[in-house]
Amino acid sequence: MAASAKGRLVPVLAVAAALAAVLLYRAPFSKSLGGEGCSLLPHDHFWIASDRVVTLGRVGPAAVEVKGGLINAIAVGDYRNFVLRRPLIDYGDAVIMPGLIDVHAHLDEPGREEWEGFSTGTRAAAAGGITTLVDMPLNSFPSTVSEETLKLKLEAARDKLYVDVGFWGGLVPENAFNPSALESLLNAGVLGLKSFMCPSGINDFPMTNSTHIEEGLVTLAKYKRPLLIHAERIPDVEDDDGLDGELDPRSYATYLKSRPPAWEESAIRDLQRAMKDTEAGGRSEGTHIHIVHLSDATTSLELMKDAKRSGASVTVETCPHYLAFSADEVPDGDTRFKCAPPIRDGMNRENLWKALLDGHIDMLSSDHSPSAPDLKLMEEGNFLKAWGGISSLQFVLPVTWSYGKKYGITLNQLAAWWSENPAKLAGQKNKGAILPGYHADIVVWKPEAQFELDDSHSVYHKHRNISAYLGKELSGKVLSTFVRGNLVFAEDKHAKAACGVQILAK
Ligand SMILES: NC(=O)NC(NC(N)=O)C(=O)[O-]
Ligand SMILES: [Zn+2]
Ligand SMILES: [Zn+2]
Repeated sequence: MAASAKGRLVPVLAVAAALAAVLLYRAPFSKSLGGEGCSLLPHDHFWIASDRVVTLGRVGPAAVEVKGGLINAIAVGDYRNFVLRRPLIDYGDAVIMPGLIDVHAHLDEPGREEWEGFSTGTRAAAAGGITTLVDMPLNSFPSTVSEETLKLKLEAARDKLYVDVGFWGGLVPENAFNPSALESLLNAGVLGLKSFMCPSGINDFPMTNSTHIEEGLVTLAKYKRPLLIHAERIPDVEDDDGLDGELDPRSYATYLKSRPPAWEESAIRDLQRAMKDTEAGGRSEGTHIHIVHLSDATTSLELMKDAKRSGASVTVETCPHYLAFSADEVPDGDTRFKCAPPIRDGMNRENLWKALLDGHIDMLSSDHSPSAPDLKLMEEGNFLKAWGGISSLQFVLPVTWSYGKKYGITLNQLAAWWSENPAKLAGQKNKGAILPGYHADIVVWKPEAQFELDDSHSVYHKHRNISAYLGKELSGKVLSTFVRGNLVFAEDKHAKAACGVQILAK
């Protein structure tokens, strides 16, 4: 039997004795999706256990039975006394948690594999405890804005997925007023749509305005799928931001001033009618608006709270880089930290943490948006011309934990922000929690394990040198990652075969 990471595979005598634990439930047997090389384990029916299992709203000792890719039973209590009739992987005091679901990643394939690609991107995800990714419709070429371009993406992804991957489609001016084009894209299986209210930096992914969005939502409502929005909009009348005169493109302050909170606020004010349409009885009742990577924790956040209070079906995400870093910590010229909207000041970071802890921000995502290193202009350090996007995918769990500990975040909150709520947004009813009948998508990790993200640390996404986290001291080491019961990553090793599933909405 293969030794598992950190745990001991306990040879378990098959005895007739009844289980000492109370079995909560037995899910119907499901065919195992594992195949040759899909898993580092030679079993598809086994137990995993630890003293800190995050399930049923609590954290404590339990054993989780995995059978045919599903969670078959959960035995709560001190599992050391249980008589289990299957191999047990005992992870001791490690945390067993639902695998992370990252609803916002740019994998850039087809067309820009040199930026990331499905194989390296999903290997990085597996190494980071992410068990499901939802790929964005842009930065690949062509952008995923039609049934045909989705087919190209699915073809490109074939046999390259180490974790499960879903796909967002693009809402762009060319399809926003064309319900049949949007319906073909939705019928082809995208989990929802994504639009930008400002230039995206990608030529074949043009921005939309509120009219495009309001029309697109009417079609989306029939499918009850969400619209994700990059909510930055250049205000009709811009304040004098003191940007004229000599600009120092290497200064982070110059970049920060170029994309003030007013851009986020202008977009969200422009979305008021669209958000009202999502209310019960509204024109687009049944659909949902999700604001991606909120950075402005002042007026924009207040406007989103108001929308929620008035019954709009809306959610908000932010990203670890907005919670970890503040503007004054970004060195001039270090374009690894360039993203849109920008990382703002320390007070804003505090307010983002408060909003997340208070539930006004619903979930986290990586917004992993790498590029080929030369586009980051790291020698020149020109913030105004460099590619905007943070490369982070593999480290979002230790980053959230490392920077969140001082705010007293809990393992249950982590599971809500990274698994339960993202699963709802992506329409994945059997992912996002450790419950019988759910996919056995699980991350095992040690929050206390400290490490420096230095050159000796294995980094699986394509370009380690553009990662904003390099050099940081982090805590929280991923030991094992299971995707539908397949042990896809353990002890810095990946399963041989890429057996992740392409998740298509029905
Ligand atoms: N085209 C992009 O990937 N843009 C991304 N860039 C960022 N966030 O800086 C984004 O998500 O907006
Ligand atoms: Zn964006
Ligand atoms: Zn993005």
